[in-house]
Amino acid sequence: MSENSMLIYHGIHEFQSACLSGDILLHSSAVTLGKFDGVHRGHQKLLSEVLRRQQEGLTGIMFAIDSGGQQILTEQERASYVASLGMDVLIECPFSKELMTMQAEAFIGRVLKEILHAAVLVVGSDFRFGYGRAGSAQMLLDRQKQYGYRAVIETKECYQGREISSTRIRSALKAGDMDLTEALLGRPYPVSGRVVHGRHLGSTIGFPTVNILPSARKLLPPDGVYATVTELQDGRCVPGVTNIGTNPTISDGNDRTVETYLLDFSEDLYGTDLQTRFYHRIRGEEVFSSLEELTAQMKEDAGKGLHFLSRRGVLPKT
Ligand SMILES: Cc1cc2nc3c(=O)[nH]c(=O)nc-3n(C[C@H](O)[C@H](O)[C@H](O)COP(=O)(O)O)c2cc1C
Ligand SMILES: Nc1ncnc2c1ncn2[C@@H]1O[C@H](COP(=O)(O)OP(=O)(O)OP(=O)(O)O)[C@@H](O)[C@H]1O
Repeated sequence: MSENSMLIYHGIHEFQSACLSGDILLHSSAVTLGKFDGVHRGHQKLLSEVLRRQQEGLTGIMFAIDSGGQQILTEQERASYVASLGMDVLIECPFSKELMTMQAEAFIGRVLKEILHAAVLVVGSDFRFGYGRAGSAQMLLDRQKQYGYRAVIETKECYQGREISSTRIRSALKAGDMDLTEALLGRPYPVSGRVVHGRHLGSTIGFPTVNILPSARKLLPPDGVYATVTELQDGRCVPGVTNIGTNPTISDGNDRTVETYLLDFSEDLYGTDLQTRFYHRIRGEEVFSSLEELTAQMKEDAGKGLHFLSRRGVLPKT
């Protein structure tokens, strides 16, 4: 299958129906299992193994369990990233009562074998599954012969001597450490959304901004100013500085916005979809006593942002 033809299913039953109706022709699959929030460097190790098995003729399946809560990547961001890697199938599975209460043995027999036709299973060494988290990577190894699959257990990918995990990324993000977040994710932190109208005050002070509306479940870095690169809907990448916050200088501070001043850019982007990538935190959001002070600070932010991005070598070629 080609890069952009990844099939996406919501829940095991939707996938099963697609197999029964012939929408998908499934012989044997290579399946990777977990929550996969962020698709970080550890997850990518598992995906590479599945992609390798895909090359050998198996259907590659990422089975991603969603237990709710704030997300490092929204479903859309994750799906487009995983599709870009070339995965055949993504099953987004809510952590339903059925799944929560299914015994580990039944999960192997009914879900992995009967529905997914797993010939290869790829998980990390700490993977747990089934009711009460009773199933483990070791159990998957122990049942190989009985169920006729091969279990590939990957060691945990580390960064600076510590295991990479979604939990670690959440705490790096919460601390505004975008450099560490990038190192753990393997790419800069993305925030996607559609451009909406702001107060239109920006253009009057010489700093027009694009305001995007991220999904409600999306985890945002803490309020403050960041060096960013924004990918436009047409694929162009534009450097800028992004403010996340409530704009306390000019408003009563209730609504949180994500707004980017794109450097040397003046086209109309309303209604288009953007992805802003966060490279580095410059400062926290402040209250200024005048618009002049705010604009002087924004000018300094733009200079700092540009300096950081050029030093990092991420300035797009124009
Ligand atoms: C780089 C940058 C830094 C900003 N810093 C602050 C800040 O520290 N405090 C604040 O109240 N607003 C800050 N803002 C938000 C401005 O108040 C806002 O962009 C401006 O008033 C225009 O708003 P509008 O897009 O709704 O018209 C910042 C905006 C940018 C782009
Ligand atoms: N650092 C890693 N290296 C290799 N495999 C990993 C790593 N982290 C997680 N995995 C594996 O990737 C799959 C999905 O992991 P999952 O998202 O459930 O865990 P996680 O990233 O540790 O998240 P959390 O911090 O929320 O527990 C599992 O099979 C897990 O064992």
